Amino acid sequence: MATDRRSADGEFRQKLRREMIARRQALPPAELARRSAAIRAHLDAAFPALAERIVGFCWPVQNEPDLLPLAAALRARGGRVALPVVVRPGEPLAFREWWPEQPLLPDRYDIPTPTDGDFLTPEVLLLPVNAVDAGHYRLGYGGGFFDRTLAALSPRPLAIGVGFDFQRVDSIRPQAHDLPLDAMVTESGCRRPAGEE
Ligand SMILES: Nc1nc2c(c(=O)[nH]1)N(C=O)[C@@H](CNc1ccc(C(=O)N[C@@H](CCC(=O)O)C(=O)O)cc1)CN2
Ligand SMILES: Nc1ncnc2c1ncn2[C@@H]1O[C@H](COP(=O)(O)OP(=O)(O)OP(=O)(O)O)[C@@H](O)[C@H]1O
Repeated sequence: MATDRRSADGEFRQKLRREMIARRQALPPAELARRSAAIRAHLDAAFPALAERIVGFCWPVQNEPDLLPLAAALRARGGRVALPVVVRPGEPLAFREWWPEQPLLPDRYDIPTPTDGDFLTPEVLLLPVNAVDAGHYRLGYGGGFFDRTLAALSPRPLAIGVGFDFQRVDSIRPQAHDLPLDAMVTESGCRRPAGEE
C-alpha cells in the first residue's frame, strides 16, 4: 500500500540521516579540515565566477564542510554572500548578507544565524548534505527547507551540494517534493548528474 511504502521510506531516510550524521561527527578535526579545504578548492575550480553571483552558504554545524574561508575569499573579490534564516518551519528559507563581523545568534535549531543585514536572493546555493544519491537527490535534516526554498525562488538558484565521499549512496528514496542538486562537490571533486556534462 502507498501509505506503508511512505512510512517505510520515512524510516529508511531517518536511519540514513542518523547514521551519516554520526559518521561525520566521528571525523577527526584534521581530517575535517583537510577535506573541507579540498571541497573549497574544487568549488573554486569548477565555479570560477562565484564572486559575480550572490551566493548562499551555510554556517558549518555538526562537522559540515567549512565554507567560511571561501565565503570570505568571495567577499574579498567583491562578491556578496548570504546565510539562511529559518523564518518558520514549513516556510522557505530567507537569506541575509554575511560579512566577517556579522553578529549571529543561534536559531531554534542552534544554528548561528544573522540578526542584521540586508535580505538577499541567492543566485547560487551551496548546501551541505547528510546524504546524496545517484540522482543527485539530497537528504538534509528533515525540515524540507531546501526543497521548499528551491521551489519558491524564481529564477531558481544553481544548487550545489557539498559533502564527503562517504555520504554518497545509491538512493535516498526521494519523495515527490525532492528536487535534485545541479552539482555535487566532495573532497574528490565536482560531479554533475549523468547526461548534463
Ligand atoms: N548549517 C546548516 N544550516 C542550515 C541548513 C543546513 O542544512 N545546514 N539548512 C538547510 O536547509 C536549514 C536548516 N535546516 C534544518 C532542518 C531541520 C532541522 C530539524 O528539525 N532538526 C530536528 C529533527 C527534525 C526531524 O528529523 O524531523 C532536530 O535536530 O531535532 C534543523 C535544521 C538552514 N540552515
Ligand atoms: N516544496 C515543498 N512543499 C511543501 N512541503 C514540502 C516541500 N518540500 C518538502 N516539504 C515537506 O518537508 C518535510 C521534510 O522534507 P525532507 O525529508 O525532504 O527534508 P530534508 O531535505 O531532509 O531537510 P532540509 O532541506 O531542511 O535539510 C516533508 O514532510 C515534506 O512533505
